[in-house]
Amino acid sequence: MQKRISLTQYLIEQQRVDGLIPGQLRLLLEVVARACKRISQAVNKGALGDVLGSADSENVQGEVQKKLDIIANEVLIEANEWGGHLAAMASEEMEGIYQVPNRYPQGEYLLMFDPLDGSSNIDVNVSIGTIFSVMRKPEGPAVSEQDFLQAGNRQVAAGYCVYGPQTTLVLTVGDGVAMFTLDRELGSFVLVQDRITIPADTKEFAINMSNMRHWDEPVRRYIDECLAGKEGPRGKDFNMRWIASMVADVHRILMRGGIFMYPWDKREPNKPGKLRLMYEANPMAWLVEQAGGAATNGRQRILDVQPTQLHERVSVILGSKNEVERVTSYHNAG
Ligand SMILES: O=P(O)(O)OC[C@H]1O[C@](O)(COP(=O)(O)O)[C@@H](O)[C@@H]1O
Ligand SMILES: [Mg+2]
Ligand SMILES: [Mg+2]
Repeated sequence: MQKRISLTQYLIEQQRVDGLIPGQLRLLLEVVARACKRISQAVNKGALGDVLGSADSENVQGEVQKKLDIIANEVLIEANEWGGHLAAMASEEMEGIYQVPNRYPQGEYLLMFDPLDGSSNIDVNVSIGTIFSVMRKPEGPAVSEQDFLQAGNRQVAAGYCVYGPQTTLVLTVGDGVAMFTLDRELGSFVLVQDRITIPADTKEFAINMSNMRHWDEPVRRYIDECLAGKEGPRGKDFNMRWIASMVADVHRILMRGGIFMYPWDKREPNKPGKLRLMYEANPMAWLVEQAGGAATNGRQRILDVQPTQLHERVSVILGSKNEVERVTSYHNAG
């Protein structure tokens, strides 16, 4: 019989055999995975669990919260606050940081998450997910919001869990990307693929085409060239996909390549983009780079962007390396 490796075993190997992660980080990641299992259960219940629909509230970004946004946020906080691994957490759904209460032991890590990515897909039974990122708290006595404002290249772990036909957790601790599928009978995540690699070339792009008239010139040029197909400058036909859950679009790219773009556009010119740097772009950028792909904001590597605020937005171009480099060169040419 084929030997199956659970997430726990994989993390123990990373800690013990390869010395890649400290014990505290391993335990933290196990807690995050456990929280994802619970969110997966809630997602699965759907209408039977009273988890669908809106919650009659708005988050700090002015977006209407879904019930599941709030449930997922609470599950992640409750699971993580007492474990002793964390100093504080920050979430897309909370205005400020959440400090681990004094009654619990204080740890040295900071956890950031988008508890439920793809909220618009919850009620229509399309893949959604949880995205997370871990950094070390800088030296100093009390934890503050400032501690979170570190560039993505300081991440020590990043991943996501996609709740689709299967519940799948994808993780990096800086040694490649590993993928685990939830075995509901065993109740554990089982390793299904290690060292995921994204092909450097692709014939598939993902962008919300309804925003075309608002795009900047370099993005328009790139997509025009893709749309021109075999007869155009690229000399090949392209396919398009847009799930509207970043987590599901990025998962597809990790599995078979492609380019994902949510660029700056003219609808809200003062915002650098729609997606959030700390909860969406940074963890996905690191996963993609660890799988041999690239991730930029059109001009620079996303992981080198120095955040100035917790809920900072960023323009995102990520996926197959040669395509991302092409779009980035179009930006830098202008
Ligand atoms: O509806 P649009 O403008 O195409 O935006 C889709 C994008 O918005 C997001 O849903 C934002 O995430 P949230 O659901 O966490 O707010 C991304 O996952 C997705 O890529
Ligand atoms: Mg999101
Ligand atoms: Mg969200």
